[in-house]
Amino acid sequence: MPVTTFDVKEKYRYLNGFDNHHQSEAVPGALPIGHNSPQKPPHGLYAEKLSGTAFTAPRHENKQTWFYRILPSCCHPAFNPVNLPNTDDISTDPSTLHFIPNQLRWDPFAHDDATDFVSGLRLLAGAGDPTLKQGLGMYIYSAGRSMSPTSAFYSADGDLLIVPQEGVLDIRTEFGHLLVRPMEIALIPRGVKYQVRLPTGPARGYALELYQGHFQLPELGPIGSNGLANARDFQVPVASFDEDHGSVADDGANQYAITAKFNNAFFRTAQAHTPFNVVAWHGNYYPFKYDLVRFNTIGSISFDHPDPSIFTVLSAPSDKVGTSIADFVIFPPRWLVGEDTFRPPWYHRNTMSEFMGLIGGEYDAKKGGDGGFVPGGASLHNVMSGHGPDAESYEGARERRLGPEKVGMGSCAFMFESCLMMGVTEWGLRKCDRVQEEYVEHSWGSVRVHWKKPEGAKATGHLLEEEEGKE
Ligand SMILES: O=C(O)Cc1cc(O)ccc1O
Ligand SMILES: [Fe+2]
Repeated sequence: MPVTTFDVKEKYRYLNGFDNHHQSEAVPGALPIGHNSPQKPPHGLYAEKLSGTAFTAPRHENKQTWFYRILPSCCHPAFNPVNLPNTDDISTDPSTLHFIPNQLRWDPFAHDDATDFVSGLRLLAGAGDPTLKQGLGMYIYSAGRSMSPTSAFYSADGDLLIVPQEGVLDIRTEFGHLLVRPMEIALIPRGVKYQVRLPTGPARGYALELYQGHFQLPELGPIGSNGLANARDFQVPVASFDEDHGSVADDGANQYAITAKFNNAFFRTAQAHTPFNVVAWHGNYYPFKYDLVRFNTIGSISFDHPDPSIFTVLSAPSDKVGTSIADFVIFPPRWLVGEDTFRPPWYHRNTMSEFMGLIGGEYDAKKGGDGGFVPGGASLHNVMSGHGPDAESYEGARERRLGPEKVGMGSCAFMFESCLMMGVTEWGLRKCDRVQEEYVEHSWGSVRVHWKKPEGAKATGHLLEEEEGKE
């Protein structure tokens, strides 16, 4: 079994800063000074490079890390295809997806005690192709048990943004440990091996796999040099390692099962040594977590409801300036003070697609009674699909006496917004059995006509028809 060399008190220490060059060594002197790949790295370690961008990517985009580890990652037998339970429907191949303009909403997704984090990931919707490094996949996860301590997972398909909604995730990565609670998010970059344990029991949440590029902090423009998610609040693990350089089970099998996701299919190998054998690392390609409570929310202090881009935590750009493959946007508790303003989101149709989830509480545009938009559930308003407050929220906000008001207390909704048209998986549309058939009727079926025709006014379209009729 693995021999753990970290001190438990030290387990969840972090380095702070987004997109910094960080370095960490679990044993003094393990990081070579000046060199990346000396002839004999310190303490008999192997140097191994992990790149997150092309070697020749511009300097400001270039991402890579140097590991100093007990054995390099290539020491394993061949991978073989493996069928994980529940993962039959994980492809973003357009021929397997439903592209439909209907507004969709899901009841909270079921807990699944039989699955761990990896087999509990279910693809709901997506667009693009991991082989072309284009697009994204949107998931919910529900896990009832920890991954085995002798297992690890990585995805060659993309970076995974994890949004826990229930239950704590203890994510052990090659870089060290991240303890991630609801109201925190985590990001595991493409290729990084990890293992998820559930220290407080079952866990449920949302995830976005980005096949293309990496998340960055949004530009702040006229906001200035601070605000929204501040770079210093992103937390990065410190190095920690196990010592097991080659153990085989009684039956002679290699102990450590490594599962890879590669073009949305799963492969597995078994190796004798632990993959968590990194004694030191340095670089700017690493996993991190962020506490959403630290988000500095900015909004209108005069009138009108601003675009939700003002709430962007992280943004994954496309090649077109200002247009994201994925924005991660949150709606945390905040003050609303707008005068003569309809304060909830306006009715709209968006060229972007909007997937929303609820971490806790209630969303101010969807108050319409029980069983609507509830924690652990989700909604999808695809490209150009009309949506907005439900009738009850509209009437309430229209009549409300306006004064300073704190909304969203104890609540946090979020949105994955994408410039791509989302296809919904067969699991998401039917097999999950969570789609609310009554969503549209329930939300907007009773939206009232408030139109009061001013005296003497006539509907001009009708007038034209009348004129035509006379001829
Ligand atoms: O549709 C939604 O609820 C998300 C949303 C929120 C908002 O404040 C403005 C636009 C928008 O799409
Ligand atoms: Fe919207």
